[in-house]
Amino acid sequence: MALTTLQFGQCGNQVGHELFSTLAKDIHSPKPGVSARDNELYIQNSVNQWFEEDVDSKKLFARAVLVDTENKVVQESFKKQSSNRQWAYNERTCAVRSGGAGNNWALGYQRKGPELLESVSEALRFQNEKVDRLSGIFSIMSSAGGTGSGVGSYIMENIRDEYSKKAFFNAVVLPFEAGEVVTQSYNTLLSLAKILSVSDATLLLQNDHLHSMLSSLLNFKTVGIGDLNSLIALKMAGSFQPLQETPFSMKLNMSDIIARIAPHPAFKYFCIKSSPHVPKESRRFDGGCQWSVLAKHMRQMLRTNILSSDSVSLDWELKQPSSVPPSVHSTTQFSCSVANHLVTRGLAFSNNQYRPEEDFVGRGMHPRWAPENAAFTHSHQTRRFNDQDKFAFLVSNNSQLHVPLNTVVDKAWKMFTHKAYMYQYLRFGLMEEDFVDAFVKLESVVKAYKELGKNQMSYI
Ligand SMILES: Nc1nc2c(ncn2[C@@H]2O[C@H](COP(=O)(O)OP(=O)(O)OP(=O)(O)O)[C@@H](O)[C@H]2O)c(=O)[nH]1
Repeated sequence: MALTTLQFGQCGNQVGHELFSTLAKDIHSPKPGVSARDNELYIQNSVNQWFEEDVDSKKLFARAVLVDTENKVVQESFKKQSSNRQWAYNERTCAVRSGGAGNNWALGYQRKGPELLESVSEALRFQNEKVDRLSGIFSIMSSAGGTGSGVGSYIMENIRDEYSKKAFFNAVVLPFEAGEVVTQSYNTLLSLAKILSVSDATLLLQNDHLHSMLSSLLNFKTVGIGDLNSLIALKMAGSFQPLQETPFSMKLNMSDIIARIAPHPAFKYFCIKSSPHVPKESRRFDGGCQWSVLAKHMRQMLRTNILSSDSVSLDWELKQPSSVPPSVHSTTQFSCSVANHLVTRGLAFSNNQYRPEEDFVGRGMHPRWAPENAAFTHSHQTRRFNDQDKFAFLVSNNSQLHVPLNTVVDKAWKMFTHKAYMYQYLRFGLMEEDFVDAFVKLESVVKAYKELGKNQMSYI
C-alpha cells in the first residue's frame, strides 16, 4: 500500500525531510532483532509505503511532493541529501514559487495556492502513476505561517475530488503559544476550519508539548527545531511503519488506522503519545520494562483532572514509566476516547500474561455509541524500533483534544473582537463572514470534544 506525502511550507518540508530520514534509518537498521526473512518483508512493506526504489542503484526516492512559496527550504533539503546515500527526493516533484506567503493565510489561500495548484497536481500525478495501489495522500504543514496553512488548505481542498476514494489525512504543527507570528491564531483557525471538511483525519502536533518532552524526558538543555522534528518523525514512523499479524494483534496499514481512529465526522482529530523516551546513556532501562507496565503507562496518558475542566492534570507522557503501580487520585479520571490504537514495537508480546484491551476498554473510556471492539485496537511488530527493545505508541482520538483547539479559538476570538490585523486578510479578498464561519465550525468541534469528555467516569 503506497502513500504520497505532500510537504507544505517551511515546517512541512522540514518535518517531511526528517520523517523520510527516520524511515530510511529504520529500514537500514543494523539491529532489527528479527529473522532475515521477517526483516526483508518489513523493509519491502516500508519501502512500498513511503518510497520508490531505483532498481539499479537501490537508492530510495521519497514518494513526496515539496510545495513552498520560497525556494530556500526546498533547496536546503536537496543540499542535505547530496551527502545522504540512503534516500533522496526526486527533483521533478517540487512545486515552488517565490515571494513567501508573509505569515498570512489569506495570501496563501487566495493567491499562492491557485498559482501553485497546477504544478502540485502534475507532480502528484507523476508520483502516483508509478504506483500500483495508492492508498492515501498524507499532507504535512504548520498552521501558523501563510504557506502551510493557506496554500496547504487550498491545495488539499482542490485535489480532494481527484483522490476521493483514497485516505486523505494530514499532520498539522500547532505553534508555540507564546508564538513568534502575531497572526498565528487567525491562520490556525482558518486552516483548521478549512481542512476539517476535506481531511479524513488530522494529527495535531503541539510544539510546546514536544518541547517539554525533550527537556523533561530527554534532558535537553536547549531544544532546537531539528530536535522537535526528530521527535515528530519518531512518533509518525513508530505509529505508521509496517505492523504484523499475530494471534492477538491486528495488522493494520496507515489508511486502516486512519479509518479506525476517526470513524465519526464530528471527531476527526488525533494525537500520538509515545513511551519510553530515554536518554541514550540510560537505554538499559527500556528492555527491562514489562509490556504490561508500558501499556498501563500509556493508559495513564488518558487521565484528566476532574477538578479542572480545561487541562490535563498530570501529563503522563512527560514521565518515565515506573514498575511501581501509579497511585491514583480520586480527582482524576480517564478522558473519553472515540478510538485508541496501541502500537507496540520490539520484543515478543505474549497475551498469556497481559491483554491490553483489559486496560483500554471499559466503563466510561469510550462514548456509548462506539462499539467496544472497534474503539480499541492493538498492533504489534517484533522488529526493534529506534534501537530500543520496546517502544509503544498510542494513536488516540480523545476528549483532551479540545484543549489545544479551544486555545486557538479563544485567542483568535480575542483578536477578532478588536478587529486586530483584519485588514491584512481583507485586502486579499477574505471577508469577516469567512472568519465567522471558521469560528462556528471550530467551536462546534470544541463543543463536541468537550461533551465527549462528559462521558468520562471517575477512576474506580
Ligand atoms: N516543529 C516545527 N515547527 C516549525 C518548523 N518550522 C517552522 N515551524 C513553526 O511553524 C510556524 C511558522 O510556519 P512556517 O512553516 O515557517 O511558515 P510557512 O508555512 O512556510 O509560511 P510563510 O513563512 O508565511 O511562507 C511557527 O509556529 C514555527 O514555530 C519546523 O521545522 N518544525
